[in-house]
Amino acid sequence: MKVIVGIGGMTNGGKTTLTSSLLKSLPNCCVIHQDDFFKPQDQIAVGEDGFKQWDALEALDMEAMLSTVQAWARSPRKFARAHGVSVHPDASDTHILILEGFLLYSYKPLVDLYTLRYFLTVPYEECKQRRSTRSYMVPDPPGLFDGHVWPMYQKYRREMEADGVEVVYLDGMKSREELFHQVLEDIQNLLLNHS
Ligand SMILES: Nc1ncnc2c1ncn2[C@@H]1O[C@H](COP(=O)(O)OP(=O)(O)OP(=O)(O)O)[C@@H](O)[C@H]1O
Ligand SMILES: NC(=O)c1ccc[n+]([C@@H]2O[C@H](CO)[C@@H](O)[C@H]2O)c1
Ligand SMILES: [Mg+2]
Repeated sequence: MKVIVGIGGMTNGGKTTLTSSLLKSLPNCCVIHQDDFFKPQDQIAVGEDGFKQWDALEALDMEAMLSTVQAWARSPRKFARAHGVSVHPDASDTHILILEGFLLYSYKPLVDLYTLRYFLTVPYEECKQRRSTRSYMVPDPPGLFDGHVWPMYQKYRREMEADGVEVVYLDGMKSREELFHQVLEDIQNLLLNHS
């Protein structure tokens, strides 16, 4: 069976951390990181807020991300091989794809493709604190978090909820281990129920 798991949610919720633990423990598991689909800096518009609009869906080449997902779906075995993932002989009918990123559920052509949709959140103060310790390819200019990142997070989350997208919320304040075991168990149960 083919399973697509979304590890979505707010910036610095812990998506990449959780994803890398899952990848190590699941058989035939590939990953696609949404952050790999950011457009080049000169194609990012400056908004009315005065900031480059990095946290808008338009900052991402979502068509390219969708094509990558479709390539996996057409031939997960070939995709795994091309990405250096060895196919486990005992689980060769099981193929898992993790999509990881901050706007996974806001692009309509992808939203129905997920088998499981997770959404990591942490409180505003924690998010701002974690973000202040990070260095992105393009460093955050002063005021970006309150002026752009947080308002855009709220906007997309409101839209997702208004659209009735069903997600499983994960409390990003839990320990890395607890989050990992919770999601791993869900996926393992899903695989068992289909075997
Ligand atoms: N469960 C956790 N508890 C405490 N800190 C965590 C937890 N998970 C991740 N972190 C820390 O929080 C920060 C953000 O984690 P991570 O890079 O996984 O988040 P992200 O959601 O992928 O963020 P980004 O928006 O940059 O993609 C890192 O410093 C990481 O070590
Ligand atoms: N990866 C990048 O090119 C990049 C550039 C500028 C900002 N970001 C930030 O990444 C986060 C998602 O992981 C978003 O909140 C962007 O602000 C990424
Ligand atoms: Mg990340």
